[in-house]
Amino acid sequence: MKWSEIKIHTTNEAIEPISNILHESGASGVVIEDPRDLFQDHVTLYGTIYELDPNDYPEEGVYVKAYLPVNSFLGETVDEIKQSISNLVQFDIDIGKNQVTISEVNEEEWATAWKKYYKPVKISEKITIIPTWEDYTPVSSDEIIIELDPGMAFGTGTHPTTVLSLQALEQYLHEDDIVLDVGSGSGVLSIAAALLGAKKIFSYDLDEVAVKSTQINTKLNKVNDRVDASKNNLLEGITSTSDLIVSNILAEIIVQFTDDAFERLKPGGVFITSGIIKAKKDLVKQTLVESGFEIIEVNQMEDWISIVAKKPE
Ligand SMILES: C[S@@+](CC[C@H](N)C(=O)[O-])C[C@H]1O[C@@H](n2cnc3c(N)ncnc32)[C@H](O)[C@@H]1O
Repeated sequence: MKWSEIKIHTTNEAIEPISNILHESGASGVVIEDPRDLFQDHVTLYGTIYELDPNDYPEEGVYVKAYLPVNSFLGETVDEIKQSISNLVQFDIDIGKNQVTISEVNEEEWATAWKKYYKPVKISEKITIIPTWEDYTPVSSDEIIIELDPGMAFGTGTHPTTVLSLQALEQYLHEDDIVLDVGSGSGVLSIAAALLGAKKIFSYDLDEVAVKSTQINTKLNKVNDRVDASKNNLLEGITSTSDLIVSNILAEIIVQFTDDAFERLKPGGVFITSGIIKAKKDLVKQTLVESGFEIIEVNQMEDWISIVAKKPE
């Protein structure tokens, strides 16, 4: 099969919404080329250093690349992607140069193009994420290993917004907690919650591809008996109460359901929010406080913020 590579020259702030647009358009394997990566050591868990080619990176901003199958709808799909990206300015998202380039690649190039960036990664004290196609031997007996095939849904697990969510889950989740994962994507946070000891996790996503991907990945990690994945718009119509809610979605979306999250938490329950670009930190903090939450922690990785809030006892 022939594949078309779509490359968007944009800003760091726009990576996540553009990745979402690409996934929603049926793209496989989104790749981010951020020139800051050139200044880090790239070592696999097997100790091999792999080289990145500076020619693949822009001098400023980032490239977001994805792969679309070449079929008769390609032209329309690309037009829709361009339109959705331009619409992001309405949400105050800086889309930078917004140069879009299309080129054709063959299947082999496509497979290696995105998989070469995705290696086993140690995310936190306990959690390591490994792609399904890599063999991995745990380093310690209490290491939690999440196996992921992100397929077409968001979430290789290594995006700063996901890493911040995983680190907060590790810190705040208690054995036997009931958890709601709002915007589950590949299911990475639901799997982590199950492996950290949650009794039951209800995962919601608006995108059917993401719901399917959560189901596949929870099965792959043998936690599907505790993760119930379904299609839902945020917490609309959900009536059950929980000990912890985790949501890695954009700030603009989080602020739409802080009241519902407060309602759906038991007293003392924790709301882990992520996917918040630095400039929107105060907006989310303020909205959480207005809904009745206490802010207990704010963490940052690159330009991304995660806010942990608590419903008073
Ligand atoms: C940034 S991804 C996070 C995926 C995964 N939880 C992670 O941390 O890697 C956000 C997810 O939220 C979903 N989403 C966006 N708007 C939503 C809504 N209104 N209701 C439910 N899910 C939504 C998207 O489809 C996407 O899968």
